[in-house]
Parts: sequence; C-alpha cells; structure tokens
Amino acid sequence: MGVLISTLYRIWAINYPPTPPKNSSAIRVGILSTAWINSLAIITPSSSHPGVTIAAVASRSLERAAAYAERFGIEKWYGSYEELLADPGIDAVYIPLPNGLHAHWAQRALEAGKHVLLEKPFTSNASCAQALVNFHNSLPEPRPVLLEAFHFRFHPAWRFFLSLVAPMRKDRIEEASAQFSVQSGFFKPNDIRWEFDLAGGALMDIGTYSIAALRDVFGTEPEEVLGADVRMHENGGEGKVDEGVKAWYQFPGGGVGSIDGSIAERGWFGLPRIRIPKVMVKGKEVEVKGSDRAGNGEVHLKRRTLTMWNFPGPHFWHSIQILDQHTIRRAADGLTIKSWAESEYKTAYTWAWMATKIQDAAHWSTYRHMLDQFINKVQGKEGSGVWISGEDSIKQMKAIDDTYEKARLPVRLARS
Ligand SMILES: NC(=O)C1=CN([C@@H]2O[C@H](COP(=O)(O)OP(=O)(O)OC[C@H]3O[C@@H](n4cnc5c(N)ncnc54)[C@H](OP(=O)(O)O)[C@@H]3O)[C@@H](O)[C@H]2O)C=CC1
Ligand SMILES: O=C1OC[C@@H](O)[C@H](O)[C@H]1O
Repeated sequence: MGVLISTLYRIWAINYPPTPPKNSSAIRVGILSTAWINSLAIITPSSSHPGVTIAAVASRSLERAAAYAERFGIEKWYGSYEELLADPGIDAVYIPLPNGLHAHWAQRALEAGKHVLLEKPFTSNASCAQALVNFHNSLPEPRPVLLEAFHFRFHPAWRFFLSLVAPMRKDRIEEASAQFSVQSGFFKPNDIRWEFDLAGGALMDIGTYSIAALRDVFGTEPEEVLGADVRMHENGGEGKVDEGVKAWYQFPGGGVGSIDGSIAERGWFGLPRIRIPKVMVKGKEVEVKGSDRAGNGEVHLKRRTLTMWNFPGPHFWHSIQILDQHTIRRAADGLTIKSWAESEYKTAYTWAWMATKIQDAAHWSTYRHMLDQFINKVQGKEGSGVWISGEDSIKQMKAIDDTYEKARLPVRLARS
C-alpha cells in the first residue's frame, strides 16, 4: 500500500512539479517540431528548472507551431526549423525529430551555434554518428554542447544499479539480459516508427535502451553479435522494419548479454502482454574466502544476481533486487551439502545514496536529471558527473548496425 501511494505521489509530482521563477541568465531552448514526447522530455522538466526557458517551437506548419505555442505558453513560434535556428535569441535546441532526420538537423543546429540535446537514437547509423561527432569536434572552441538524450542513463537509480554491478565487471558476469517492450496498438499505423525511410524499427526505438543498458552493465563494447531474431512489421516499412527484436552479444571476459523488445508487444491470440522492463545481471559462482559457514573439507560459494525493474522509467517506480545464492559444497567431489538464498530490495529515487550536493527531488524524472546535466555542461559545471560522450553514441550506433546486419536487415539511412 505504501509503495502504491508513494508511486502515485511521484506520478503526480513529476507531472506537476514546482515551477520556480526563471533566472535572468536562463538558457533559452527552442524545440524542433511538435513531437508528442516534448511535454514529457523537455517542457515539464524545464518548468521546474530555474535555469531553462522554453523560448520557441518550430514546426513544418506555422499553424501547428502557433497552436502548440499557445497550448504550452511558448513565447515564439516558427513555421520552419531553419527560422528557429536563425533566431539569435535561442541558445540551445531539443531535437525530437524522426530518427532519420537527427543527424541533419543536429548538424544544422551546431552550425548555427546552438547547443544540441538530440533524441535517441543519436543518428541513423554509426558512420552518420561518426560524421556528426567529427563535425562537432571540428568547430572552434568554445564548442556548443552536443548530447544524445539518453535519459534513463542520467537517473540516480540506474547509476546506483551500476555501482552494484561494478565489482562483478572484471570477468565475473556470466550473463546479462535487458528487456523493454511497448504494447501493440500504442503506435498507430502511421507512426514514424514503421517507416524505413525515417529510420524506424523496434531496435532503433526501444532496442537502443536495452543495448545501452548492456553496454553500461559490462562497461565495454560487445565483441560479436552472436545471433539476432527479428519479428517483422506486417503493414509498413517496405518489409525492412522490425517490430520485435531479440539478440545475443559476446562481451569481453566471457559474459553473454541479450536483449528482448518489441514496439507491438502482444501475447497469445493477440491478447495484451504486460512485461515490466527489466535488466538482470547474473554473476559467476565465486568462493567466499574465509567463510565461517564452511566446515573442514567444504567450500562456501556465492552467486549474485542483480535485477532492476523499470530501468527506462525509474522515476515513477523501480525496484532493485540483490539476490545472493549460497552453496556449501564438499571440496572433494562437489556434492552440495547446504544451500540458501539471501535477498534484499533497494531503491534510489534521488542522488542521496551518493551523498552528492545535488538538490534533486522526487519530481525529477529521468528527463529532468538529463536536463540538469545538459545545462551543467553548458555552464561548465560538474553536477552528477554523468555524461554521454559522442564516442559513446557512435559505439551505441555501431552495436545497432551490427545487430541489423546479423538479422540480415539493412542498416538505417539518414535523410534531410
Ligand atoms: N526519450 C524518450 O523517452 C522518447 C524519445 N523519442 C524519440 O523522439 C523522436 C520523436 O518521437 P515521437 O515523439 O514519437 O515522434 P512524433 O511523430 O510525435 O513527432 C515527430 C515530429 O517530427 C516532425 N517531423 C518532421 N519531419 C517529419 C516526417 N517526415 N514525418 C513525421 N514527422 C516529421 C513532426 O513535427 P512538425 O510537423 O511539427 O514539424 C512530428 O511531430 C524519435 O527520435 C524517438 O526515438 C520518442 C518517444 C520517447
Ligand atoms: O524512447 C522511447 O521510450 C518510450 C517508448 O514508448 C518509445 O517508443 C520510445 O521512443
């Protein structure tokens, strides 16, 4: 009951956060498009940030931009993305365009001297990501900030989970899995995710979360895609768009990672199939040296499994389980003498666990944490220290490309 009440409180507080007055030096952000994700990802988080003002919105249609600006109380609106980029009063842009347009508009925004918060996936493919990062690096100092909007990776709960994983990283992870799906019917038939031409597909959309989770867990890049099974979308995407994906990766040190996700999740007979997104990390069995639980001629072994439920949206609710399975074995022949399990559950809704000076609160969503870091970077402040470099975004896109290639599907293309 307590968990339900606090979850309901957080849902309310995240959607209706306190709205402090803006600083006179607040960063003025423009939004490229009227995408549905805007309110969750940038408008509401900005409303609680004294250092950020949503100053303009641009759309391909002036009427749509005007109506959107009125609905969200945005001061300026433009009927083209170019016009917003040409506005000298805009410091930074948030780009929630279809995936295939990310690279083009990010480069245009950087050329215009704007800081860029670019939705995930960073670009359509790795070579595009490399070209964007090269372009960024070629700009004279001080360069504008460029960040892939990989929101969950900024949340303290994800960082807390990774801090538990860290001691297992060196050759001690046996397997890890990440699973994230969206119910069938959530995305309408005309959604951008079903368009190959816009770099759609499940792997590009939700699959990128699971791949990033595995890369963060192992703290390194997959050596090889061992296998990739895709379920194709029936009615769109020229037969090239995946609606579901499962893939397996070999990581250095012997661990195997797997992903499982769909943007049209359904169960038997097309019935809804609700699965809470989760990441599971299973360690190898290791000896507990000097254990007082093992008698003469016995060894005490322990296997740790860490599970985080709701890794992509931990601000609403999450749970982290630390499960230790203990076994006492006879050293001579490995016979199990005794076994038991110890389990505990943790949460980390704020950075309090790190004893940082960050003044965060329950109404800080993953997007609010990410925005904080984006603004900190613009202002040269350290904040939580979490960052996603251009190099990281290139490696992330390479893992996506390699998975599509293994599944014998074409790597996504960029367009303008
Ligand atoms: N971080 C997160 O939690 C989420 C991230 N995303 C990411 O954000 C991006 C946008 O996703 P989503 O909000 O679902 O997208 P929407 O379809 O709602 O919005 C995309 C916007 O792009 C503009 N646009 C420009 N060219 C085209 C085109 N050819 N076809 C369609 N729209 C076009 C449109 O705005 P206009 O007409 O006004 O110019 C449209 O509203 C994606 O990259 C997605 O991966 C999405 C959801 C969640
Ligand atoms: O980034 C995302 O997160 C939430 C999902 O619903 C959505 O498909 C995806 O784009």
